[in-house]
Amino acid sequence: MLIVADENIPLLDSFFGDMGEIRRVSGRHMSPEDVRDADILLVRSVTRVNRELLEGSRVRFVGTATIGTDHVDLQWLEEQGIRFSAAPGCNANSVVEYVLSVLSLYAERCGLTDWTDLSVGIVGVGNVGGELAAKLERLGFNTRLCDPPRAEREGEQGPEFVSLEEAMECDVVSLHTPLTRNSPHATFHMIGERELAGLTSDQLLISAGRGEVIDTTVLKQRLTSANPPLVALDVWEREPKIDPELVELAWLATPHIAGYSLEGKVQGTEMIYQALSTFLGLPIRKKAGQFLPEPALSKVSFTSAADEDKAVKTALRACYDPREDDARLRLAMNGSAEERGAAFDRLRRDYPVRRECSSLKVQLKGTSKSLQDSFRAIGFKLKI
Ligand SMILES: NC(=O)c1ccc[n+]([C@@H]2O[C@H](COP(=O)([O-])OP(=O)(O)OC[C@H]3O[C@@H](n4cnc5c(N)ncnc54)[C@H](O)[C@@H]3O)[C@@H](O)[C@H]2O)c1
Ligand SMILES: O=C(O)[C@H](O)[C@H](O)COP(=O)(O)O
Repeated sequence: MLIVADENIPLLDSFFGDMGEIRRVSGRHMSPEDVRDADILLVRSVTRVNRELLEGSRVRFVGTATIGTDHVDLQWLEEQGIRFSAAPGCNANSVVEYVLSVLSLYAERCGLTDWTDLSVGIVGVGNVGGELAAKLERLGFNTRLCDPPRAEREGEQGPEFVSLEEAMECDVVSLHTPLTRNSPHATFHMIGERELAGLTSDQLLISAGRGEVIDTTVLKQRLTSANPPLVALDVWEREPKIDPELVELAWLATPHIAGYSLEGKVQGTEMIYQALSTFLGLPIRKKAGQFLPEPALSKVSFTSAADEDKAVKTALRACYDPREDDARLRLAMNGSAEERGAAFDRLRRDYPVRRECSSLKVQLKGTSKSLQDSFRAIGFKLKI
């Protein structure tokens, strides 16, 4: 059996080595020739999986080690009887930690001593947005949830949902919808002229779903007009050839790495391994946890002298500080569009190992119950 896989999927040999031969190819440049004699195709978000790629091939199963599926022509695969599996939720916690870290920086920029004074509008309340809402609510933030498809489906049974307009009144608006074009609540350019005109310089817009959810031509105009909001952009239109002027205008600019914790990536591989094993009728013997190494930073300690707000932010940013990714992306925005695109992909391919908060033991000596609760809410392991 031949498995053709994006070379950037971690632990290919550990998970799939005993299932067949593995051919590693560049996900961005995968061609019909690369997959013609393959039985199984494993991809990430940078490969367009459609008729052009697969027609005439032997492929029977496609797995994407990602949450998003907008790079896959699901209807065509179904028509061809090709089984498909994604990795829903695999890196949701990684994205949530990205957002929390961005919030901590924004609160500091606003001069707030208590970051929970910020209200947060969450647009798209699925795996990522739902986990974000749960953590923020446990931390004591006020949130507004916007998810029309869920509101319609769940009615009275679901949580309280607001309109996009109401969500966009919050101090911070965080976008976590999939990219859709043809559904009743299509998200392509959902954040356009009207939505951006309503934002003010007292607000922050975070985009960590898909770049095309914001009309970034309009965003650039908004960011160069009066009273512009701040924006933290992790996802971009036309990746990898993103617009360097927009990078310049963004407060925080990162190369689509919000979901790039090691845990998130390895869980993505584990989920497509499980789906493929089930498809092939093989037992599921391997677990992501067995492949996670010791973290480089394993313990931090705070005493009763610690400032509570600062302690949480220090631990959070010890795990992940988006300013490092921001600096790397800005440095990469030189040269031609081709060179910038290659640099964007390189930043993602050579991404440093980033561990989630659950890998860090936090020792608290004589600190308050509320501080302990805050650390627990984020997902740190506590040692009291
Ligand atoms: N930046 C990154 O690294 C990164 C990592 C993971 C996922 N993502 C992106 O984030 C998206 C969301 O991930 P998820 O796991 O939460 O997906 P999900 O499918 O679990 O949740 C998406 C939610 O968005 C809602 N939604 C759909 N259309 C909407 C609309 N018009 N307005 C408001 N809500 C709408 C859906 O009802 C659903 O509840 C993914 O599809 C992927 O594109 C990005
Ligand atoms: O959809 C997802 O899971 C994320 O956007 C994911 O982090 C994308 O990463 P990529 O597949 O491009 O490496």
